[in-house]
Amino acid sequence: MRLPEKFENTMRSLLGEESAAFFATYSQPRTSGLRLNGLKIGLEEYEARFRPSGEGAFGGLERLQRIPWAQGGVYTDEQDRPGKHLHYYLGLYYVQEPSAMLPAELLDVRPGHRVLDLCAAPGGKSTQLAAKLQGRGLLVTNDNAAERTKALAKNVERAGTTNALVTNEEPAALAAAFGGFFDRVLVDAPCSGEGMFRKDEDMIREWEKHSVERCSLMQKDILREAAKLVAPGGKLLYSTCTFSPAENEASIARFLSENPEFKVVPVQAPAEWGLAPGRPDWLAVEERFGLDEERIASLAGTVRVWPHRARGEGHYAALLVRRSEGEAAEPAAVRKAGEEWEFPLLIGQPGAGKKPLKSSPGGKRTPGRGEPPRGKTPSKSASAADEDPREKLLAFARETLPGWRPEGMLRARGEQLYLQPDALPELGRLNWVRPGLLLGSATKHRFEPSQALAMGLRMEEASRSLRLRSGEDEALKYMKGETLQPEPDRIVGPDGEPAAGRGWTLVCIDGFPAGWGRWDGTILKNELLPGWRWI
Ligand SMILES: C[S@@+](CC[C@H](N)C(=O)[O-])C[C@H]1O[C@@H](n2cnc3c(N)ncnc32)[C@H](O)[C@@H]1O
Repeated sequence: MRLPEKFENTMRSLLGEESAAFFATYSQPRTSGLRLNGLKIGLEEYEARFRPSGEGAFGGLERLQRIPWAQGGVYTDEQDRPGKHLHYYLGLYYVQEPSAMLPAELLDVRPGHRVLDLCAAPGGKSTQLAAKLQGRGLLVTNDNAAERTKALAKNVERAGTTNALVTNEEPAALAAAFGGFFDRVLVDAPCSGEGMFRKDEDMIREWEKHSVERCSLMQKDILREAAKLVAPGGKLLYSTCTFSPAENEASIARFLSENPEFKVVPVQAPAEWGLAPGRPDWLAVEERFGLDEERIASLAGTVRVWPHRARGEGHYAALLVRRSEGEAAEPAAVRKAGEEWEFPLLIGQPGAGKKPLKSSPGGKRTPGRGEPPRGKTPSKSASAADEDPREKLLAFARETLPGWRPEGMLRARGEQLYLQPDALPELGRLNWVRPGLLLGSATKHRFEPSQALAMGLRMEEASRSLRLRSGEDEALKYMKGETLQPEPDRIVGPDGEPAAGRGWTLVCIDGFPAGWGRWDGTILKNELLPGWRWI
């Protein structure tokens, strides 16, 4: 591999004697890995279920090597092709470079947190954060590149995330809308990508285009806005996949000088992980931004992943906390989750003039939180019910998803219905890619469930499911978009016994939802959208 001369010279002067070991890694294979999706399955369960039959996506336990810093993370080999396996399409894991799993682990996300992933596409770290949340709290996942948010939304949906909103915004717009709302903010910044040369040689050409100086200016702008989004007492994790001190320690030094209410939280990691401390001693005088010695020294509490010291590509991570004293704990106008499951319906985008759909006369008690949605309001006229997208969803849910227990607010955008996590502030206009979990479309005559809804369900929640195994031809046929003709007794209910009725049926493979089909008693029409098929 031919490295840029300027890069080589810089690294040689920074690393001194260590540079020989560093450069030697460029003639060694790159590291690769995957991370089991904790929203669906853990590593132990995956191994126990799929290793004996040889149906798993990667080598068996005898050569299984865990990525020490990542829950559910394992190293993969060249011969493993996990991105081609059906389990990848089912969202059971995400294929991710091992070092890239570190930032989300360090951010200390717990269920119920409000989390923002500011530079998120294609969504590797967002799916990891979603797994940490376990469906509780809120994940706002954003990227300013519109094209890249398509993959982001799809990856978040494939992972079965039910509490995420996807935006396509500049950080300043989010800061204006949310203010200091988030308990956790991840800034996985655009960078010169020096740490990825071994993974992707295109990065070398990119490096010449996106200079270190240009990236460092972008990081400055992003971090300035990110600071405003962190709630008092909240944490911010900044990461890059580059080695240059100008994009790492210097970016954080500037951030600390502009935001005295933040400080570095030293990363505590076992020695065997092979992480190395940040290098404040590599900063030029002008890169210290006038910080006192103590603040400069605190940069040693940030971490570097060096490929000659740890088993991963190059990375940098800095964990920061915002002081909590003397500031409001809550942003203004936060809508609290109610005691009751009200299934309120809002029309339009969040913040775009919320207009609750007229409630029906008759004052029927709404089902309690956790209860399934109920029947139509008797006094509602047929035409009003026809127009009410919520009624169409409820009719679908009663028939198809009797075990479904959604939480949140319902939001209509055109024909599309979204489920939005409760805890949202009143927002200004934002460019939403997904203002919540896309449940489906309420068309003129009925409700059509989305792929995202299917991916976030559990098999037992559906009144009808077709349960296939990944080794079966039928499973591949389904994933390729073909019509199936299963034996009628293979269409089963939540208890696994043959199910009555026809219509929307959840197709599951190895116990995990793959998508929808429509069962007419003989044929299962395949409703898997082309973009979700196995190729
Ligand atoms: C390193 S990548 C993110 C990778 C992602 N976190 C993951 O784990 O899959 C950096 C991302 O930042 C985005 N980006 C660049 N400038 C941005 C900005 N001003 N605001 C938000 N995102 C930005 C890029 O489009 C790119 O997708």
